[in-house]
Amino acid sequence: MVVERPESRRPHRRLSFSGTGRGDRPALAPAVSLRRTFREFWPDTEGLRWLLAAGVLCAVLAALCEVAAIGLFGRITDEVLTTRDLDAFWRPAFSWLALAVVAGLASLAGTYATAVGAERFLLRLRDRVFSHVQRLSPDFSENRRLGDLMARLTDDIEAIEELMGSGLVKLFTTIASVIFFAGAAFYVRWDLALVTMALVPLFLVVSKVFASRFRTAAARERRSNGDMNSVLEEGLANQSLVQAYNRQQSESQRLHRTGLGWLRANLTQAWLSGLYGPAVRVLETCCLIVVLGFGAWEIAAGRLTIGGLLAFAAYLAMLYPAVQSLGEIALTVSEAAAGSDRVMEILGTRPAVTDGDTATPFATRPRGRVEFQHVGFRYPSRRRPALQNLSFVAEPGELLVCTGPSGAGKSTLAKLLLRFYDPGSGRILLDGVDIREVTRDSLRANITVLHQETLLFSGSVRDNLAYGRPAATLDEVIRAAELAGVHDFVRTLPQGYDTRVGQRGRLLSGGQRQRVAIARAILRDAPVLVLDEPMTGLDQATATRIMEPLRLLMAGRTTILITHDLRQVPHDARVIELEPVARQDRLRLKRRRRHEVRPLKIPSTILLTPPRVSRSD
Ligand SMILES: Nc1ncnc2c1ncn2[C@@H]1O[C@H](COP(=O)(O)OP(=O)(O)OP(=O)(O)O)[C@@H](O)[C@H]1O
Repeated sequence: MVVERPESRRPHRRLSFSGTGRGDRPALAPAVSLRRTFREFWPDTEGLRWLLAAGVLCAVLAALCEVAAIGLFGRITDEVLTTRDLDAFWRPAFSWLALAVVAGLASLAGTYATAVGAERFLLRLRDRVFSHVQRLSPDFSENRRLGDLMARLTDDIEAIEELMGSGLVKLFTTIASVIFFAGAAFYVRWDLALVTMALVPLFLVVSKVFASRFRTAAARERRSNGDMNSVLEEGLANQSLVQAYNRQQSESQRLHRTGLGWLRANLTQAWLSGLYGPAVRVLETCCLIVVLGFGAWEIAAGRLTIGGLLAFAAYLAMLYPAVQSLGEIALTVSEAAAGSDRVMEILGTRPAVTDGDTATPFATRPRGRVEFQHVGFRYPSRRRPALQNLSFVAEPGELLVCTGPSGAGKSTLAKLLLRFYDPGSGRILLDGVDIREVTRDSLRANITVLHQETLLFSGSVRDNLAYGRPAATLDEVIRAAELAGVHDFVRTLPQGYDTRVGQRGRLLSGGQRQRVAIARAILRDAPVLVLDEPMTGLDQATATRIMEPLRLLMAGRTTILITHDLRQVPHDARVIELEPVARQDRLRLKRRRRHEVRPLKIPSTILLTPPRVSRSD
């Protein structure tokens, strides 16, 4: 009878990154101890621990049945086989069968309970990490490779589960098995058991030697896995660019190069795994030969029966793999430590902004007066500020056009208004209230942004339209679609509003995507609107067509229109022009060189003057 101990439920999980301390650790991943890993993730097992405990109990019961079954086997050998007494066969035979059934049921129940506990833990942990990432400023994912982030949210989280969930069950079960089989071996012949136990530490030494090599190989494998994911993700996301620039071959070569690194790392792991098994088996065989030789001598001297020797050997045959499993748990721990390094690096990243203790939501819908007062801001990763001493007011219902050269900080202004970041100096007010004193949910509910790049999800047209107001009825969705000029083209789509728009809305044209985004903004109905280059990528004719729904959207809302293109801007709109901080600095420097004592007339980045660019319409 063979009872399965709970093994890793993922048959070929790679050992993951753990760092070797020789500079192959990603710069961002700090080393963390096992204790910290437990402190961080143990609370996530709340409510699931009984399932894991049930898994342990069932596996322990199965191991006990196995111990008893081996005892019965010894009895059958001595009382039936050597004496040739068939009558004595039936009782132990039926007991053996009963034990096998109980062990089988216990094993089934244990495996299932462990799987439920472990998978729920995995689900919970992934949800937690993902919702944490969602709270971080967009800067977080912009500064990282998407493929690597994906690897952290999948493989690394699984590695942690294999320690905290199935790994813990395996640990307790294996310890129980070692105690039972060693105890049974001592019960049969304590002196013989003592001799063989002396060889047990050898197994642990071998595991330890292999564990450190596994860690190094796992580090390389995990890193190249992240690289490969990144190349794949970029290649697929930019497929049209790749083809348009005839770069298919170089992209394939790039994947091949990273794949080669991954292949080497995997081959090292395969080599180590291949070597580890035989090394341990040779050790096992040595032990069994010692036992058999010593046993034969004892049988000849009449101090041991054949059944006793066979049972003893069977206990050892079960004991050694259990000891070996203990060693392998060290490898699982390495893997989990690697995964937890990378996941905890994410969890340890604090959001750039949080709600203050005294922050409250807006009691009523704001009128939409936006005021920037001497706002200065520098991105954490940059030395130079993106905005300096920026001041302006946008009155309720007013259209304020914000223009300026590329890199002047126009989009940054929108990010600050949404509180993706807090300004380093100055303050931003909405209806006279510092936006730091308002909860972010309430603030963002009152501002709608139309991004430079139209962002759609891969759901249906309706899902995308209602994204900012999920509770909207179909009638409301259709009304917004009509206002934005979306309705007519949606009716021509195969499944109307239920037509799927493809990854990032790629099944729609640029103009259609933009109109869906406008309809989405109309449906959201926030008092403040930020339009960040709404005409980007559209030809003149499409841009003109978009203008009408845009005007409808802007009506009655405070609108900050960020644009390079002033042709579509109404004549009566107030225009502010931002100047890159770098250019200001250069100006200031020039003046100093010329020994000019006159201070800059407008120290801020903005000039509240009509634009220098001529309008053609
Ligand atoms: N996430 C970021 N991290 C670091 N620096 C950033 C980030 N986003 C923007 N910057 C830098 O801040 C400056 C202002 O960028 P911003 O996107 O606000 O300019 P912009 O005026 O909107 O430019 P464009 O008209 O080209 O869109 C630029 O120098 C840019 O490189």
